[in-house]
Amino acid sequence: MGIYARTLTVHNYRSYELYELELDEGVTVLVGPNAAGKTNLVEALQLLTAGQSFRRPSPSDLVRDGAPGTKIELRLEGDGRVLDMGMTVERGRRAFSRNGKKVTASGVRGVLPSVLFCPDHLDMIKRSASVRRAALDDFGVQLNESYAQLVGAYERTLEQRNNLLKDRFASHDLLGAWDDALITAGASVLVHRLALLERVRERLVDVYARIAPRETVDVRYRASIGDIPAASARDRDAVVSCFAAALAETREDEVRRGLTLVGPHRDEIVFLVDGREARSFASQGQQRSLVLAWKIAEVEVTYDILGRYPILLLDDVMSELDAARRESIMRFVEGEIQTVITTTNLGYFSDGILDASKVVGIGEEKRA
Ligand SMILES: Nc1ncnc2c1ncn2[C@@H]1O[C@H](COP(=O)(O)OP(=O)(O)OP(=O)(O)O)[C@@H](O)[C@H]1O
Repeated sequence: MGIYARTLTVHNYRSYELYELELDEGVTVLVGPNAAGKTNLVEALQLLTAGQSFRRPSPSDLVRDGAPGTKIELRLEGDGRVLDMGMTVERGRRAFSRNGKKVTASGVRGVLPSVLFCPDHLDMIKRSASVRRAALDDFGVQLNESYAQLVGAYERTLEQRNNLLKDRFASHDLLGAWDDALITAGASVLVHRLALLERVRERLVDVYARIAPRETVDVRYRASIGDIPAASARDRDAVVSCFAAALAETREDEVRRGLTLVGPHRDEIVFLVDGREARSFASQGQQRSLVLAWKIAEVEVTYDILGRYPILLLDDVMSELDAARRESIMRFVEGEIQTVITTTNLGYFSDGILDASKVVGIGEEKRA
């Protein structure tokens, strides 16, 4: 089954003084009342698999109130190997380790990739484009370290160029050099994003058809530098020329507004249900189906690219889904995908699922 998460241990982490969680190779259900600490455990699993948390906490947020620091560890097993991923926060600084050796976040990221689905993701469709871009980029970063480097390089270049544009006393002659840097970094991000989105799109269309057979779904990338013909999407030189032309056209506007107005940071990812933009037309149920299908597509694309499944982290999503959708997600995880699901209510699960899962009560000691 490849690598899977075996044991999570947390010390002075969020609501926990010391806790050890043994995970099943298949499905582990964490059940407990509100504020029991279920999401805290999911977050620890995400930190030690994706190298970041969906809550985007500051390091000190992770430290249990009143404690000097925190330490979380995840033992991975499989393929005849044992790997220990760790993270500490001491004096407000976060540090990662792999088999006891200090590494950066990229040293733990993607060793066992993870796909997280939580209630916040249900408004991925409605909220601003930055949420959709981040969803795609966060996924790309886990699959490929160079994706992270490209996005990081683009963001740094963008920040410097914006600083120059904002500075009323700076000579804008310097902009030319930043234009070149922005185009180089931005074109690389675009080519990678478009390739990844195309892979997710293919899976998404297929998965959505299984969830809602009478509807069709699609996703398009709307680049702020103008339309990139599908045939040129993988052609970096073609993207570079589009970007250069768009920057030249917006130059005056950019100088006036003190802001870079075109590039991957301004692009839109548009979801369509039955040919109409989901953001304005999709019902709540359709939006949920879309996000669910997107997450499942991420799981499948991970397998296509890396040849192994990620761990699937489903935080409190059952209560947000109707019975049919709950069933479709459970049918999907019944296979060989290691899954951790949190819930306040075991009633959302069929007896068959519960029999095949490891059920762990969280926060029971507090209730006793
Ligand atoms: N740094 C910290 N120190 C102490 N307690 C913390 C810290 N960070 C979070 N908590 C506590 O953890 C609890 C929340 O835990 P969590 O979000 O995991 O709950 P949950 O079981 O997922 O609940 P729900 O079912 O409501 O989503 C809160 O009571 C919060 O105050």
